[in-house]
Amino acid sequence: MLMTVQDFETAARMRIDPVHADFIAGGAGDEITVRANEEAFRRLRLLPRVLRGSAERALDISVLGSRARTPVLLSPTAFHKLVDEEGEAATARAAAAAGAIMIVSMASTVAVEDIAAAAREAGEHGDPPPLWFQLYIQPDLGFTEALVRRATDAGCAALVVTVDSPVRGAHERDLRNGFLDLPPGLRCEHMVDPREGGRVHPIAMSPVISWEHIDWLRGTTSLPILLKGALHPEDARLAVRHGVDGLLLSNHGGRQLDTVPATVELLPEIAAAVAGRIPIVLDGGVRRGTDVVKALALGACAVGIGRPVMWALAAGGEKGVRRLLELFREELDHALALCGASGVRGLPPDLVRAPAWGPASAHTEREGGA
Ligand SMILES: Cc1cc2nc3c(=O)[nH]c(=O)nc-3n(C[C@H](O)[C@H](O)[C@H](O)COP(=O)(O)O)c2cc1C
Ligand SMILES: O=C(O)C(=O)c1ccccc1
Repeated sequence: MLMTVQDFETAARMRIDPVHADFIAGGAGDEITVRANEEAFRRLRLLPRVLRGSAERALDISVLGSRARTPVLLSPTAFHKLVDEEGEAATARAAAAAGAIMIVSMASTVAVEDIAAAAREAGEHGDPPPLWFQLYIQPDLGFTEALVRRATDAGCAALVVTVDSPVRGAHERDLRNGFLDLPPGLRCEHMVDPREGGRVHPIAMSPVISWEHIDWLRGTTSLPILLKGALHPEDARLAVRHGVDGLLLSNHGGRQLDTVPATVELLPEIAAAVAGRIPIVLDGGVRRGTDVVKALALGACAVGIGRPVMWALAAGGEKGVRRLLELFREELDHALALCGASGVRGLPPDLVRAPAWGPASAHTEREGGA
């Protein structure tokens, strides 16, 4: 029975190439940050309220003009066809059916136009939430601009610009496994260059990208722009100053710079820095309904999930991702009820207790498996 996110991972591992399982689960360096993300959620404690008398809980959200029936969105993940024949089209149908926002990866193996068509076809309750598009700004600005236009024309409602990748993270599992590129027959559909008769470019992760590029992008699109991967509170303030509309507080699931803090640990500081001026979405280590409650109470308006989507897609295709999103919905609703909350909006920070730092807490907070 697929009852927890952990069950999906176990089921996925039985079905896919171990090299691909390593690509999904792995991270940079010693994977300290990969583990830290989940451990930080485990260390936080919920302090529920009682006798609040609420029959139902509202799980819907509205963020940067996009409405969704759940605050759990699908963070951008590359290469869905590695684990499922239909790839991102299957994921998009499941997301649309659940009323969840899906962030299409620039490195997807299905083109954004086809992903959008799949989402429209599956939106059961009227219009499904719109897709967002994740972008690595390419030094070739002409190509980047054409891609932004393409995503916009396909109906994407926001751009998520990943800024934590001036160079690619060193994924040691992939290096050892010799997993360096997509297998033959699969390609990044968005890197096909119409100007060059369909040549497929590699995705450039470039250290030359700067705030000037964000200013340039701000000037070329009227779509909301979210910055994905800014971690320093000073960069959060700079983002606001540069006209960025939202933050996706993310350490790339521990796949870029290893040993950066867990995102949920940074959340209070980032929330203080932006002071409500722009919304914050958080991803990294979200595995339980209680994790969602913690992130929302500490100042996020939504959370993203990365690896769980890949595991669910590998374990059961479109149905698997549907079941995963249902599971998050059930767990979130249950946790909110037990917290005495009537919905996902306006959860107060005093719902969360952080353990005190220092040697005493290191002693008492040691947990099994951590
Ligand atoms: C297999 C895989 C592929 C990813 N591909 C991308 C990508 O193309 N672009 C991007 O900005 N982030 C990418 N990410 C990072 C995710 O968007 C997200 O930040 C991270 O997975 C969240 O952590 P979680 O996996 O613990 O939920 C990828 C992550 C994984 C696991
Ligand atoms: O693996 C990743 O985390 C990632 O972001 C990515 C980006 C481009 C291609 C493949 C993976």
